[in-house]
Amino acid sequence: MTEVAFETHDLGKRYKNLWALKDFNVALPANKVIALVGANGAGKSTLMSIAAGILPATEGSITVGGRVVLLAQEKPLYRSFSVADMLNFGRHLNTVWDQQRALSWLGRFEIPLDRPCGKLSGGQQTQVAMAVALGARPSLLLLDEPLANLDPVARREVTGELLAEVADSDMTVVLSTHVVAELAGVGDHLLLLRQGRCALEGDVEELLSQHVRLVGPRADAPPVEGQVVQSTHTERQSAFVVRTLLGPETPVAAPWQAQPVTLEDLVLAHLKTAPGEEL
Ligand SMILES: Nc1ncnc2c1ncn2[C@@H]1O[C@H](COP(=O)(O)OP(=O)(O)OP(=O)(O)O)[C@@H](O)[C@H]1O
Repeated sequence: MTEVAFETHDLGKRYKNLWALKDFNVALPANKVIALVGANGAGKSTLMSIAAGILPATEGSITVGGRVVLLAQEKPLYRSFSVADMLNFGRHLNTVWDQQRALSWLGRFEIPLDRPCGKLSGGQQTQVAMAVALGARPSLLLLDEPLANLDPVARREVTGELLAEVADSDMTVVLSTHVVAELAGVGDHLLLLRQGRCALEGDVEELLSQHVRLVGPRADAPPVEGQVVQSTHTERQSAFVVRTLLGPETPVAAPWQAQPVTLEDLVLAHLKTAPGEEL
């Protein structure tokens, strides 16, 4: 059986009249990079804060195994501290500390150890915060859009290195992001939130193998059984993204064509599905 990084049961969080999370039930696999996707206000930060123990749930429960570290967009760094001082600080704050791991992360991104944090670029500060987070040897590392101020190349490098860290350890990383176009290759697992609910969750490859785009003459419904995730129409043509057992292998009669979907297509299609239409 796959180990679970964290599991929720009917988890809910209410801020005054607003349910930021509701009826939230997931069991996320351990030792993966999990991409957490959702529109602004979908509940991503709320979920991460509850998982990190910073925010109490209103109802339901969450079970998290091991040490949790949450890294948000605002970096927990002291401007006058040198990078080396920040690592020392991390070592004093944490009962478990892996100096080598922190140093090796900084080395990979060529961050000078003697430079005050306040004199580093935003992207370099991100790397220091990442190094301190990794030095704490979390079992679950929650990254709440901390990579937002990195350029696309640096972001790709960091996510690549994170995948390597996960492969070399038993750590699980949950990475929230808005950048749907850059999702491919970022995570092996997807968790998609819509209006405080889990709209889609699963292994990325598996999800891709369960979705197909069907393009054909204008029609009200696709020519196959399945969950219609998205439909778009022109005067003469219809296109449907459908969740089916056979995905891109779904047999269709001409003139219909079955095409695979990209991860970006899949996520955008599910983000746009109206509530109540999901499985
Ligand atoms: N402290 C708070 N008080 C009241 N409402 C809040 C509070 N924090 C969040 N919310 C509301 O809860 C909902 C979920 O917010 P949350 O920050 O978890 O979403 P998010 O998916 O992280 O959004 P974003 O991508 O914009 O960061 C939103 O409607 C937000 O306005």
